[in-house]
Amino acid sequence: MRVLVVNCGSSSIKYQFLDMDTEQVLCKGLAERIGIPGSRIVHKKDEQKVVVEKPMKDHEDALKYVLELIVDEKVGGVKDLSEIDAVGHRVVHGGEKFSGSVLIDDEVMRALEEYSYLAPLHNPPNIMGIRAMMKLLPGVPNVAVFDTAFHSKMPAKAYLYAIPYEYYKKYKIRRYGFHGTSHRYVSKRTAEILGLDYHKSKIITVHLGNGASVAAVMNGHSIDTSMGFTPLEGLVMGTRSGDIDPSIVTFLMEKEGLTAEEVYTILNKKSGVLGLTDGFSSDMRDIEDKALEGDPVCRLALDIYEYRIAKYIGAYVAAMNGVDAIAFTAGVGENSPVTRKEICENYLGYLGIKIDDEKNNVKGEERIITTPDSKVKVLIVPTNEELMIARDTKEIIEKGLRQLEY
Ligand SMILES: Nc1ncnc2c1ncn2[C@@H]1O[C@H](COP(=O)(O)OP(=O)(O)O)[C@@H](O)[C@H]1O
Ligand SMILES: CC(=O)OP(=O)(O)O
Ligand SMILES: [Mg+2]
Repeated sequence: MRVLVVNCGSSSIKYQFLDMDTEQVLCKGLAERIGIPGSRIVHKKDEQKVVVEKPMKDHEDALKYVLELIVDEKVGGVKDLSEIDAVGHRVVHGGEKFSGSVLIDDEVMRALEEYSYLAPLHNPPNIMGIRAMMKLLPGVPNVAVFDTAFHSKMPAKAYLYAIPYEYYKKYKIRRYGFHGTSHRYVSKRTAEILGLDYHKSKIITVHLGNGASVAAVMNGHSIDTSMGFTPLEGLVMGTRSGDIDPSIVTFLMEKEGLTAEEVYTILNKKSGVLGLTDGFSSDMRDIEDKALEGDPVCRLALDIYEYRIAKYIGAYVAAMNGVDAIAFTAGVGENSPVTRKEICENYLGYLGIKIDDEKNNVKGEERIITTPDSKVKVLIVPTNEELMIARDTKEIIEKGLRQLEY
């Protein structure tokens, strides 16, 4: 079975085309600057790379060109579009309704539209991608894989905010959690690597990308996670503040004469390490390089970033009353030995964690980075959300399911 995985953002589309009999990536790419000048697709097959530069007015336009590349003789994966068996879509918000991946039909589309009010930045482009594929590949089944689904079994004590209950009833204001596909993949993989029974394990997964979140995965389910009602809560991120006192919002609105939307933009786009370094950079590579050169502002930003992560790990050890393993993943988690080492050594020694410096000194490789006598194992597990989406899509189609339960 061949599955196309599509991840639509507001102005970009990441895609991978996989042969799911072998789980081999046939080709993949990124369409950028959709709907604005300078639209382009960077497409890769093995070592070959092609860049297509032409105007793409919307997601449908961009996906039309993506499909042309997929059937391209040289850099494609198949000869004909009829050889694409299914499409798997990343959908950020599945609300309270979807606790697993689903086959998309009219009813699912209506629910996704409905949840757009909960994720106005993410769900509308996801929906555009689905509609475009339905039009461009008629008759080919589409599957939605939700960021929120893996967290849907969190207990109420973890997901309810202590605000008037009527707002939960009226608007479904609660913690949902995101990056679920990554936390699910990484926690499962961690159990496999360590030979743990996934359904009897306590694993903390630390996803540190542009967006960042930590999850407490107990007995195969996420029981708590740091992102909440939106992907703004929790850790300090590239441009997002993570946890703050909510009264800062009203204070800024009053003092600076800002609208609610303006404050929201500040907290999402101008905060995090970008804000802490006075606009220097949102990229952790820049922050880390400068911090290691001795720049005090970047050093402090990195300290704050790591401190918040360590506090969440500590909280989740308490939430699960113990921990077997901690797994780092995504851009920073996979590639930054310094961040991993500083978090573990400066804050987590009490857990009996001992990092092996030589094993830790690696980028993007799946491995255990603690010494054999470390009480809690720490690992690097490169995430693979696309593979997870393709696996769910295959399972739903092959078994004729409407919804997959994790
Ligand atoms: N070698 C590295 N050291 C530190 N940070 C890195 C390194 N490589 C990538 N990163 C960081 O990873 C982040 C992007 O992570 P990624 O998982 O690709 O994000 P997303 O999928 O959310 O776009 C950036 O902050 C980038 O600086
Ligand atoms: C949901 C979310 O935060 O995603 P990202 O990390 O890709 O921004
Ligand atoms: Mg990511």
